[in-house]
Amino acid sequence: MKTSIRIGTRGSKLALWQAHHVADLLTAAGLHPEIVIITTKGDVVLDRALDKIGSKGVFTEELEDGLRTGHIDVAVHSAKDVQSTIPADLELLAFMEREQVNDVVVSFDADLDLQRPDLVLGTSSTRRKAMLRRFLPHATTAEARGNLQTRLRKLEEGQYHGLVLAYAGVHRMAYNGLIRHVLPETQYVPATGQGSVAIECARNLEPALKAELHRLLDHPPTHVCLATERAFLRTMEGGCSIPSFALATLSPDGQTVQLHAGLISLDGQQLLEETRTAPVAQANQLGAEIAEIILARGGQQILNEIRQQAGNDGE
Ligand SMILES: NCc1[nH]cc(CCC(=O)O)c1CC(=O)O
Repeated sequence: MKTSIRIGTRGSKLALWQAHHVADLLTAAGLHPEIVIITTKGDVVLDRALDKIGSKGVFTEELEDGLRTGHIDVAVHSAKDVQSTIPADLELLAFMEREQVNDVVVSFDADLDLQRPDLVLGTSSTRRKAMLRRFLPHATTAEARGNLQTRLRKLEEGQYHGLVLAYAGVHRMAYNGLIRHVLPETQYVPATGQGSVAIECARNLEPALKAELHRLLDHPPTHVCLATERAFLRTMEGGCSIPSFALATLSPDGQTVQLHAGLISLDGQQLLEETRTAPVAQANQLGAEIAEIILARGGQQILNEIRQQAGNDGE
């Protein structure tokens, strides 16, 4: 088995943290990782909201090309950024142990009051915008694209009172000191995959190396949860541009998986959600089943409206 592993990653500070985290684990196991930075469309197009770029794979496409050509052996992604269907010649080799899943509000104002009537929060996620419209209707949201450093600079410049971000990214960047509110995950249900790191490779990567990387990097309980959430997203047929949410959790004995998932309309008026439990062996069916229920209950209508609006924007 070859031991020199080329790890492909985006160049943002968060992405590099994740790649170094992987590299450290591989080094500790006696392998020889090398980090290769690859720029993606999502890193270059910063002037438009993500939902208008054509969100499928904006952070992954160039990395996937690198896997195909053998330029890199594995690609490291935030699991949340990985499209629900992977091209047939590639596979997701591992989902790393998930950390706290919540969205949080960060601010330079230690006493930031979410109830202040003039509250402005920065976010570019359709899910977060819709949830804020529903749960904090007095708040205004402002676009906050760019990497975490760019967003924090805009926050520092006073463009918003606070930013809504994933705890995981804030924590990995060591900005915990700016967290003023942890939004409850039962209400602000996170996006599919939030808080986990996904490892992708070409299907034809050397089998012994694949097995070793899986053994070193995969966290089976996280893998089950992510598979459940991703099955939901696949049936919803959306990338990160649709305001869907999904959070799976395992029972303490690891035998059953619970999925809380749904869809919210962009104006926050309609919230469709469902929570069900199934044996771990039926994780994929559980994800698909909840998605079917949500679509039948009016979710399809909401998605059609969203796609129509995107069309009106000339996309
Ligand atoms: N959409 C960008 C993105 N992709 C992954 C994370 C954070 C890390 C994670 O959720 O694993 C973020 C930033 C954010 O949502 O605040």
